This record gives sequence, structure tokens and C-alpha cells, in this order.
Amino acid sequence: MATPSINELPSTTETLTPSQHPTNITPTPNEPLPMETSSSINELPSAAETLTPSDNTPDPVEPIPSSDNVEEAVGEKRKRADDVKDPWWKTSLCSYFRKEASCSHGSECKYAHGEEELRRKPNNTWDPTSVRGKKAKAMKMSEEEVKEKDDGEVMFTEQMMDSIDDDGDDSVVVDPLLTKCISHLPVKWQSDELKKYIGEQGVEFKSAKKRKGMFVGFVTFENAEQVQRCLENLEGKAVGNKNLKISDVLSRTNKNMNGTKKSVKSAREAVTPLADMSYADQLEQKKTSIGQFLKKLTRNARKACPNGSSLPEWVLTSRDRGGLSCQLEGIIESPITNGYRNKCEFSVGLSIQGKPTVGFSLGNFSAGVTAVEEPVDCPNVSKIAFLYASIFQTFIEKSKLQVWNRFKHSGFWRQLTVREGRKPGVFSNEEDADSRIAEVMLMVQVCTTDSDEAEVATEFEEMAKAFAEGARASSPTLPLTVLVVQDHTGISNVAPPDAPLRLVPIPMLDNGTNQEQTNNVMTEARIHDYINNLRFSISPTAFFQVNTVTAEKLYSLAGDWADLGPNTLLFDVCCGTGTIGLTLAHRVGMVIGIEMNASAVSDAERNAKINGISNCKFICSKAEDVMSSLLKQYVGVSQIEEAKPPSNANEQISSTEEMSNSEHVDVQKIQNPPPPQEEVQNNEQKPQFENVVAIVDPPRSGLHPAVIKALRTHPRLRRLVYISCNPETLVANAIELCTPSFDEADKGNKSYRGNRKLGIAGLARRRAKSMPTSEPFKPVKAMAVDLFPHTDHCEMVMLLER
Ligand SMILES: C[S@@+](CC[C@H](N)C(=O)[O-])C[C@H]1O[C@@H](n2cnc3c(N)ncnc32)[C@H](O)[C@@H]1O
Repeated sequence: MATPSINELPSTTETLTPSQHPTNITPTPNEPLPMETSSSINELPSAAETLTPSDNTPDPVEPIPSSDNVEEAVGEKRKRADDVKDPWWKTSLCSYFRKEASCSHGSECKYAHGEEELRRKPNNTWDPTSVRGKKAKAMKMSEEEVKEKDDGEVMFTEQMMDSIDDDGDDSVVVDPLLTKCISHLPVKWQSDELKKYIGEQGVEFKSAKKRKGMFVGFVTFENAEQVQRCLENLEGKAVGNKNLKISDVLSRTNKNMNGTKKSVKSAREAVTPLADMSYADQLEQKKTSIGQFLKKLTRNARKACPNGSSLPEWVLTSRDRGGLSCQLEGIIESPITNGYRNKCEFSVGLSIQGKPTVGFSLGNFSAGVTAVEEPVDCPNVSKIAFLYASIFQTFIEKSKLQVWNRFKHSGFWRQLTVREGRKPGVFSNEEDADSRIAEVMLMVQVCTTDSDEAEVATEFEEMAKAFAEGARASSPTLPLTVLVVQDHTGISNVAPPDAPLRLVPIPMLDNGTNQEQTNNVMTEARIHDYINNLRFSISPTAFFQVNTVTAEKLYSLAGDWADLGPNTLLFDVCCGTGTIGLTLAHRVGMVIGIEMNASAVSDAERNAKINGISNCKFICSKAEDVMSSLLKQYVGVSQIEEAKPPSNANEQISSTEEMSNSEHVDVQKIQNPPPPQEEVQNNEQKPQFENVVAIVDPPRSGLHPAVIKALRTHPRLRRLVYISCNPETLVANAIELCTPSFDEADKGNKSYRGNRKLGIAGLARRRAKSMPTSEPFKPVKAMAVDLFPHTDHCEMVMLLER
């Protein structure tokens, strides 16, 4: 499925490039131009992703040593437990013995010295690093492959099937019996590599196609013998570390879809996979899943602890909490479960039947799926968004310009984003929700490459008319505040920061609504929403939590856990439009917000102004470039404190770090950073605060290592509230924040060879080793917050203290 935000996996940290001036948007003085990558990046993961913690060690049950084992408390974790009946006795391989072929604990060691000594774990599994563990894993994987193979077909819905040749001859009819899909190909390969490989395997074929980024390729054959040869020579063949899989192909035509529909997901299944489960069960499932991540943190912290040093108390006591690294307080439910999204990104493409459609794509592009289906029965989509999607679909059906074909990289209409802003006040029930929508922003993404300017201008005029008339024809009339076009030429719909925007005037309606725009008064693209009775101005590409009422609860929780007061300096890291800092500003002395998206920062500044808030400062920069400097600048370290952490605790954090005097870091400078500066240039007298707290709310990729290092090594930062839309990266970041420091001698070499094999938790463990000596944080409590009912995703909040 999915909106690109759901399907297209977010990249890691974005790079900022100077924004281009959007053709028709007049920026206000001092306002940076809209320039962000689609905020969807920060919102939702791939539909295929679930909230299941993955680890290098798939073992679901952690051997939890006795918490009251005094020997362990003093760090002698290798000694045999007093209780010889310990069910975990010799169920894991001893890493010393493996490396050194000996272990000082000898036969007393609770870990197995070699495969012969190894016992099964109480959950009937083998140590995953052992030969038997690896064998079991391989068998499980092949069982899964067999299961997958039972389906025997791949839902391939690309237009490539209509024109298998690159000549652009769309009339070629492809016989599905003579077409096969090859899966598990290297994603880097393109058609030429695939053709070469098939030829080398002695398989004749008519045509082969593959796009970079996909792990599937499509091959057509002249006759049944060639197909047979392909199956014989390629099925199961190892390429890299994968084994090829040959499947049948489901083409787009109605005829071929008959009887095979069973394999095709609906938009509802793709976007809201939990929709058929009761909400209570969804909450239970998510809470359990967050609990698994808390256990994963414990496991990894245990592994990451320097040998010979005591395990942190929170690891030792984790057994009392069933392995959880801290108490999981529960899950905060969404007061609204239907139509809760204030932002929906609808892809534009061909449906399975080949009809231009506005909706959700049914699978991942990498798997060869680009079919788009209407957002029917997707309970997270609001009625208003659904209606705008159908209005747009009716319009593009008649448009002379084509819908986007991701496989061919051609077409014009790509995506419709519907963003809604509510009236102020409290929602009483779900029925109320739609009537609360006061403003709507429509953003249409197109690709204008090779198109005729005059034709495009006419199409935009027609489109604006279609939206205005559609809105008026609906009962009740739909709000329509602003219409923006985003021009984007990239392969996926996630637009780069400098994708130009232009405002399209909405024609005046008979009843006089939308008058502002026809008078050209509307020169800015923005809508407004309310959080905790504060008004927020939101520009087209700025991030804003998609479930506003639940976000209010999330922010209040973060504020409560942060233990704020008038003498608190609050760092709002990755602040977007300033929502967290501004809603908590009345509870602290000062807020410093850090955000890399210039238009979001501009929104944040505006939001402070319109709400009469004067104790917030917003810094436009990547957090990794300024976090350390800001801490130094705003938080003095007393001589005693300075003496406490070892000398390297405050070492230079990032080679690109710099601060401008104006505190509004120039995007150009970030791209071409000046040489590192040891000392912060700004000599302005900063107010000093007793209590320093950070609330971090990073994108899915988590915090940059330089930010983690800066937070961890600043002795005055005692409390950290981590809000995460991706528990996997929260766990990885928490490993680095909470693992005891290694001695200089044990820091090991910094060669990152072999990193590719490590998962993100493994990488974090490795990075924790080279963390400058500093007091670690400890996880205190965690809470799940369900911002995304009916989906697999869930927000997680964790309080860290030291
Ligand atoms: C999950 S959103 C949270 C925004 C805000 N706290 C809120 O609740 O609305 C993450 C934000 O981090 C910003 N961001 C992403 N990478 C960043 C970085 N390296 N430095 C600073 N901000 C970043 C994104 O632009 C986005 O606004």
C-alpha cells in the first residue's frame, strides 16, 4: 500500500540544500523559504514494518541472572550461580572461551565452554550464536520461504507488463504464462545486469527488466521451454547472500486478475492492518510490543557493559520487571480512532485494473508493486480527506496529463496531500471530529519535466476549479483554505527540501467563500491548528503530529515527566513548528528549540509570536551541528562539576559544529561548514538555570551520534525525555546513553569494519564503547502512546535520568 509516507522508508538524516524560491509564494520578511523534505519522513514507517524488535540475537527470551546475586552486583557476572539448578546454566556460549580458548572461571563458569557443553535454553531454543542455533535459524528461514512460495505468485502491477520493451511500445501484449518474476535480486542491479546474469546461467529469454531499488525483476520468454529452463537453472540459485525465487506474475488486466484476487491486498489491509481487531486488542498488542523493546534494551545494555565493571542497577533489577529495562506505565489511547489523521498523502497511479487512481499504493516499490487503490474503508482517513481524494481522482481521469509511473519515471500527477486544521476546543466524540475541521490545505505533487508550460497552467486552473466546485458540491461544504503545487522530479514521492512550491489561486465561488485568494490576499500557504489552546501556524512541508488530540496528551506527558519549573532550561530537540516547547513554555524559564527545517523554524517563531510567548528561542540547524555548542553556551559547568567527569567528557563533539552569532544558522553554512571551532563565538550573556532538561523528538532514524554524545557528556543535563516514533532507534540511542563508560584501555579500536553486519543495536553497542567517560543515564519509566490507531505503529516515551 500506502501513502509514500507509509511505504517509502524514510532516509536517515536529511541533508539541507539551499531552498529555491517557490515561484508564487511571497515569503514574509525574515522567513526562510519552504524547504523541507516531506514531513512524512518523520511520521510513518513502511507498511511492511511492524513493531517487533529485531536484534542480532533473535532469541526471544533473555537469560536473566538473579538480581540478588551479590557476585553479579560486583561485576563477576561469569561466576557460576549459587543455584546449580539455574535453568540458564550453560545455555549461552562463553565469549572468553570462544576467543581465547580458555576462561579463568574454568568449570565454574556459568557459560558453556564449547558446543558440547551447551544446553538448550528453558524456552527450548539454542544460543543463536551456536552451530545448533544457527542451524535452527536457517531451518526457520527456509520454512518461511516455503510458506511464501506456496503462494507462488507475486503481485506485480507495473505498467512494465504493457510495454516490456524499453522502446516505449505500449501496445505489446504480454502473455502472463510466458512471464516470470525473479525475487531476491541485488537491489543495485538494473536491466542490463539482470540480462547478463540470466544469459550466463544458460537461460534464453525474450526480455528482462529491472529497476534499481527493486529486489524483483521481470522476464518474458519466447516459449514454454525457455520458462522451464529458467525454473531449472535459476530457482534457489544463490546470488550474494540470497537465494533467487521465481514466481508467477499477476498482471493488471481484469481478465488475469479474475480468480487471483486472493493475493491482492486492499488499501485498508495495506494501510490499517489492525483495523479488523478491536481497539482494546490493538492497544494490548502495541503495549506488549513496546515491552519487547524495553527487554531488548536490557539485553543490549548487558552485552554492552564493559567487562569487569558492575552491571548498572537498572539492568540488575530488570528481572523484577520481567526483563524490562524500566517500568512500562501503560499505553495512552487515542481519544479518536476513526478519521484521526490530520494529514493524508494519497499517491496517484494506476489501479490494479489500470485506472488512474488517487489513494494508497498496495505494496512496496522495491517488491515491484505500485498499484494504487482508492482509500476505501481506511479508518484512519478523515471524511474530508477521502472526499478530496475522490474529487481529484475524477479530475485526473479527464486530465490530458498522465499519472505518474514510478517504473518508467514518467507522468505528471504524483501525489495529493490533504492537511487539515481544527477549530480550537475539546473534541467530545468521534462524530464531532469532521465538523471541527476549519481549514484545509491541498498540496498536489507533480512532475513538470518535458511538459508544456501553457498546458500546465491551464491544467492547474482546471484543477483549482475542480477542487472548488467539488468542495462546494459536498454537503456540508468542504473547507478549502489553500492550494499548493509541489514540483518534484525524483523517483519516489518524497520530495527534496528544495522542491519548488507554487500557490494556485482558488477561484471565487458564487457564495463568496474563498474570497481572500481571488483578491490575491492569500500570499502564504499555511493553515492553523490548536494544541492545548495555543494556535499553530503550519506551512506545507513542516512536520505536525498527524493525530492532534493524542499529540496533546503526548506533549503533556513529556512535560510532566520532565519535571519542569521556573528555573528550568528546556531543550526541545527536533522541535518542528515548536509544539512541545511552546506548549510547555509557561512551565519553564526558557525553551531552546532546535530544528533543521527552515520553514518549520519560521512557523515556530511565528507561533511563539501569535501566542504571546517570549521565552522561546529557535535555532535553525541540524541538532548534531549545534547541540554541544548550545549546551556550552547556555549551561555553565561549575568547577566542581567540571572536575567530576573525566577530562575528555566535553571534547569536541562534531567536526561540523558551529554557531552563528544570530543563532539562526545559515543553511549554506551547514552545507559548507567552516573549520571546527573549539570556542563558541557568541559572547552574549546567557541566563543561567538550575535545572536543565532535554525533550528529544527525533525522526524515525533517531538522534545523530553527535547529539547523543553531547547530551550524555554534559554533566548538568540530568533529565532527558525521549519521544520516539520508532522504538527500534530509541533502544539504540538509549544503549549509548545508558551504558557505563569503558576505561580508556578498553575503548578498543575504532575501526568500523564489519559494521554492515551489525544491526542498529549492535552498532550502538560498538559506539557506546568509544563514548567519552561520563555518567550514564538510566531508564526510569516508559509509556506507549497510540498516535496511530489501526496501524502497527506506536509512539514511545521514555524518561532517562542520572
Ligand atoms: C518527529 S518530528 C517532531 C517535531 C515536533 N517535536 C513535533 O512534535 O511536532 C521530527 C522533527 O525533527 C526534524 N529533524 C530531522 N532531522 C533533524 C536533525 N538532524 N536536526 C534537527 N531537526 C531534525 C524534522 O524536520 C521534524 O520536524
